Amino acid sequence: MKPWHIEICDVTLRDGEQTPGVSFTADEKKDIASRLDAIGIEVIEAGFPIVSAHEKEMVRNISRLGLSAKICGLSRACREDVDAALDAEVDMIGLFIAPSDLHLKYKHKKPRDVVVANALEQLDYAVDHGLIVRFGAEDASRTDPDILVDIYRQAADHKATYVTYADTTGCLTPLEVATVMKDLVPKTPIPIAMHAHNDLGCATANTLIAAELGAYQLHTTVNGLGERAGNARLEEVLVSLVLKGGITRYDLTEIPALSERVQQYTGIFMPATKPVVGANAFAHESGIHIAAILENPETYEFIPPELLGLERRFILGKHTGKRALVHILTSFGYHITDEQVMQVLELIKDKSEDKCSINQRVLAEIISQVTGEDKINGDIIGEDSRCPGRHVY
Ligand SMILES: CC(=O)SCCNC(=O)CCNC(=O)[C@H](O)C(C)(C)COP(=O)(O)OP(=O)(O)OC[C@H]1O[C@@H](n2cnc3c(N)ncnc32)[C@H](O)[C@@H]1OP(=O)(O)O
Ligand SMILES: O=C(O)CCC(=O)C(=O)O
Repeated sequence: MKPWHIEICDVTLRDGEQTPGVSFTADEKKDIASRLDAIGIEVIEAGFPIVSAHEKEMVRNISRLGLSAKICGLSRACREDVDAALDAEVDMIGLFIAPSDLHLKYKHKKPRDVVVANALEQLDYAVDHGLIVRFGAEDASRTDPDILVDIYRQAADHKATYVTYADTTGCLTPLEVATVMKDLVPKTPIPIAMHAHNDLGCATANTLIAAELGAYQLHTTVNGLGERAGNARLEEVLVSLVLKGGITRYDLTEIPALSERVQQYTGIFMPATKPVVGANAFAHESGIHIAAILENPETYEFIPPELLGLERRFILGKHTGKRALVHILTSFGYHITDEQVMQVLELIKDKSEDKCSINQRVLAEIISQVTGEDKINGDIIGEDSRCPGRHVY
């Protein structure tokens, strides 16, 4: 398969920071940028320099880190915003306008041609000052595609390097994205960036379908941070690019620590069932699953945990089966009779149904009750650091 032709622009430090209540310190921004760079992310949107003097300085600090990634700053179509981005020493800017009728009427409060003409002037200014420009259409998903093509072509004529298709309100489904990308990609002379929001829970899917249909720059955030329901999730997009898009250049083993750091920095913690970085993403309790996984993990795992530098974990509980239990007991050096296994299993199920977590102490007590032995061998069982109160095997 030919690998998809894409790059990632991660916007955690800009749209991700627009998550209500979130603000990164300079050190946190630097840490996140460095970790994104270690993954191999091509473009890091480090912030929106006009927001404050401190924000501009933090973006400049990242520009000066000497990372391999290009550093981008967001900019309205205003001279002062472009100047702030220049002061922040970025490589590129995302210069945006909102060409939908709704935004023209209630936000820009000017006719489309006036807004576009002004934005093209700022584009010329930015290009003349050596910036790579991504010319963005905010609310593109509610803008007539013919109007978008016209604006994108003008931007290309004025030496923009990319144009952005932003589903600002997250109103699209994957089929709608497919329809619009099939229309826009062949008519647009420069690469399209896809910026998807997650209001319908479709941001990752919309980003992937756009990529498959020719969008080049994919916008993501770590843990899906971002305005309202957030943006397309970096971790989900990257795993999909590897497993579906044939792309091998990203180091996915950096993702768990990055996700963890961002959870600490933001106070926004991932649910256990969150794909890729949730505590359950590589955990199994069901007996039928573990019995098959012990033969071949592919039976019940599409994503190999090793891809993320992680290990699969087994949980003991109501859904444990005999083969899983024997596997766990054997790994501790226990060799008990079939009858004893069945007794241990029954007690595990009873306790679990009483909502008791089957931790090391509980398991040792059960085994001791059944076998008369008074302690479990070794110290292999540990508390699940990603799911306090639960024990993994
Ligand atoms: C879809 C997105 O995510 S867009 C990015 C959203 N991010 C942010 O808003 C970042 C945080 N924002 C801020 O710190 C502030 O809003 C600032 C510094 C950007 C601007 O602050 P202020 O000058 O106080 O303006 P305020 O926020 O009240 O209003 C926004 C102004 O930007 C204008 N504007 C919005 N988008 C654009 C654009 N693409 N090009 C030009 N002007 C724009 C609005 O029309 C409005 O203009 P007005 O002041 O003449 O009415
Ligand atoms: O144009 C861009 O690069 C960003 C747009 C954006 O953040 C949005 O529309 O949600």
